[in-house]
Amino acid sequence: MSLNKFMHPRNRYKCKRPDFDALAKKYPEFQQHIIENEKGKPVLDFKNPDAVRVLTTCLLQEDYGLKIDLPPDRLVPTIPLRLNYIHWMEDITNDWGKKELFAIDIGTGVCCVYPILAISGNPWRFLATEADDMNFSYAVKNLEANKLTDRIKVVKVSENTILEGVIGNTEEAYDFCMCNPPFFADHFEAQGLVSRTPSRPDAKTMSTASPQEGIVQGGEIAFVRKMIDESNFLQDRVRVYSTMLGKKASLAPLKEILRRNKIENFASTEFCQGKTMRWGLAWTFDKTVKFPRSEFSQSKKEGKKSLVHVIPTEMGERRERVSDLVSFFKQVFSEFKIHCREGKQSGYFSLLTITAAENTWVHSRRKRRQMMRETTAAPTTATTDSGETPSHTASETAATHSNTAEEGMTAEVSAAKAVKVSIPSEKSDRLCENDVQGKDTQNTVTRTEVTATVSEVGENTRKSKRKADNERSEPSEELAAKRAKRSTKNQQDLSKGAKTTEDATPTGEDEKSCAVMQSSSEAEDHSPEKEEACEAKGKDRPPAQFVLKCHMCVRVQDADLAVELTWLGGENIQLMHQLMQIFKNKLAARKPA
Ligand SMILES: C[S@@+](CC[C@H](N)C(=O)[O-])C[C@H]1O[C@@H](n2cnc3c(N)ncnc32)[C@H](O)[C@@H]1O
Repeated sequence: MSLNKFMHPRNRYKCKRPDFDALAKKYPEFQQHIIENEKGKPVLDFKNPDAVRVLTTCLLQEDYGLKIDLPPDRLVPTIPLRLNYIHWMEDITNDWGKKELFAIDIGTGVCCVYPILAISGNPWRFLATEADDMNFSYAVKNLEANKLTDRIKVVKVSENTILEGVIGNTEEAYDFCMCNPPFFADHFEAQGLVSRTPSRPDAKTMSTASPQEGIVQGGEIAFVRKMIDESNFLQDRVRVYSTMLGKKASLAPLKEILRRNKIENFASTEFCQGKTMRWGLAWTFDKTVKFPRSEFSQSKKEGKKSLVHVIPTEMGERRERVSDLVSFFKQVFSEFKIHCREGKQSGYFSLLTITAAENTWVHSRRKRRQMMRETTAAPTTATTDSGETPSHTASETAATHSNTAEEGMTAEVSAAKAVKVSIPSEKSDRLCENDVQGKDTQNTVTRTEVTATVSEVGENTRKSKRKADNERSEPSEELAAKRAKRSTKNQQDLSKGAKTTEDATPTGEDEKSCAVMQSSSEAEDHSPEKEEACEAKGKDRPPAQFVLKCHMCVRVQDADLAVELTWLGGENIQLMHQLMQIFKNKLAARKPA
C-alpha cells in the first residue's frame, strides 16, 4: 500500500511526483538508469544504489538549484522522505513568533541533507555535526561548492558524544535539534535478517548506508537513550529535541525512558512516503511548547470501524463452541430487541448482521434510573468513607454509577470517590435482575447494599449524555423527522458498506476476519430484493429505519473465541462501542456452563 496520502501536506512531492520522463530528457546520467516496466512505463531501478544516487543529485539540482557530490559508498538521502521531517519541525516551531531559528542537525551525512533542504524554505541557520571523517569532508566540500557556509556550519565530533560534547561548553541556545541516527545494532539487523519476518516480501529498495552510518552499538534505542540522557543535562539549551526512528518498535521503549526521566512533554509522528514509513519523536523541557497532532494516527483512529473482543481463556477452556456463543448472543439480541440475520457459518465462525431500530440499551438504563429514583425516594442512609454526607444525592450517585458502568462507553473514570448507599433488599433484588455485571463495570450489587462510585466521566460520555438529553426534550415530530433523515443517510452509508469496511484499515487478526466478512455475500447484501426474498422465505425482515447496523463475526481465535463488530451504518459509531460493552458485560456475567 502506498503511504503517499500520508506524506506531509506541504511536501512538494506529495501531489507532484518526480517526473522521470522529464528528468531523463534533461539529465543523461539519469537516462542511463531508466528501465521500462512490463507496462512500458519508464521506471527507476530502486535496487541499484547508483540509480538512487543519481535521482537524488538530479532532484537537488532540478528543484533546489544545488550541485551536490555524493560518494558511491555512503548513504544516499532520499529527498521526499527527508522533507516530511523538516515540515514537522516547521509545524512544531510555527507558533513561536520567531522565524530566524538556530538548529542542530546531529549526524549530518555527506551533504548535510536536512540543513540544505530546511534553509531553502526557512530563514534558519544550522550547526551540523558529523562523526565520520569521509562524511565530514564531503559535507564541507558540498557546502562550500554551493556557498552555504554562512548558514550551515559543519563540525567534526567524536562518536562518543551526541550533543553534550558539542554544545556543553558553549553558551549558545538552540531552537531545536534533529537527528537521523544509525538505526541498526549489527550487520544482521542492517541486512534485514533480524527484524524482517519471512512472510514479508523483499524490500523494494536497498539500504545504501555504510556500516559507520547505519550501525551503532545497541541500535537506535541506545543512541536515542544517550541523546535523552544528554538532553537531561542540557535541559533548555535546546528548546525541542527530536529524532527520526527507523523502527516503530523503538517508540514505546523510548517513550518509557522519557517518562522515567520525568520528561512529560513529548510527541511522536509518522513520516510516510511510498512504501516507507519512519517515525519522529520529539521532547522538550519547555511546558509552553505544543506539539501538533499526528495526521496519520488521527486518520487511523477515525477510520477504525471494527471492534474485537476476545473472550478470556477461562471461558475458552470450557470448550465453548461458536454455536453456543451465537445462541447466547441471540438471547441478548432478543432482550434488547435487536434484529439479527444469520449469514455464513462453519464450526469456526458465524457471521451475523445485526440491526437495532432503537437504542434499547440506553432506554434500559433510563428505566433503571427511574427505578433508582423511586428507590431512593424511600428513606436511605448515605455516607462517604469519611463519614460525611455526600454532596450528591443517593439517586444521583446511583445514576452516575449506572451510567458509567452500564452505558459502557470508554469513559475516563478519574477522581473516584466511593459512596455506600444502603438500599432495601427487596428493591436491590430488582436492581440485580437487570444490572449488567462484569469486570469492566467494576460494580458490585448485593442483596442489601449497593457500592456506588461517584466518578468524573470523560467528555465523550458527557457529550453523548447531553445529546441524548436534548433528544428526549425535543418534540416528537421533530424527533421523527430527524430520525427519518438519519435513516436515509444510514441507507446511503450502507450502499457504501463494502468500502467502509475497507477503509477500516484492519491489521493482523482483524484482517483475517474482515476477509471472511467480505466474502459473505449474504451478510453484505441489503438490497430490497434480498429483504423481500427473506420475507418470502419466512425470515424476519430487518427494520428499514435503524440507529445501528453492524456485522458481527463470532469466531475461533487461537484457543479462545472472539467476537468482532464492524460498523455498517447508523446514528454514530459510539453506539457500536456501547453495544460491544454491553456484550462484554453480559459475557462476563453469565454463569459457568
Ligand atoms: C543514518 S546516517 C544519517 C545521515 C544524514 N543525516 C541523512 O539523513 O541522510 C547517520 C549519520 O550519523 C553519523 N554519526 C554517528 N554517530 C554520530 C555521533 N555520535 N555524532 C555525530 N554524528 C554521528 C554517521 O556518521 C552518519 O553520517
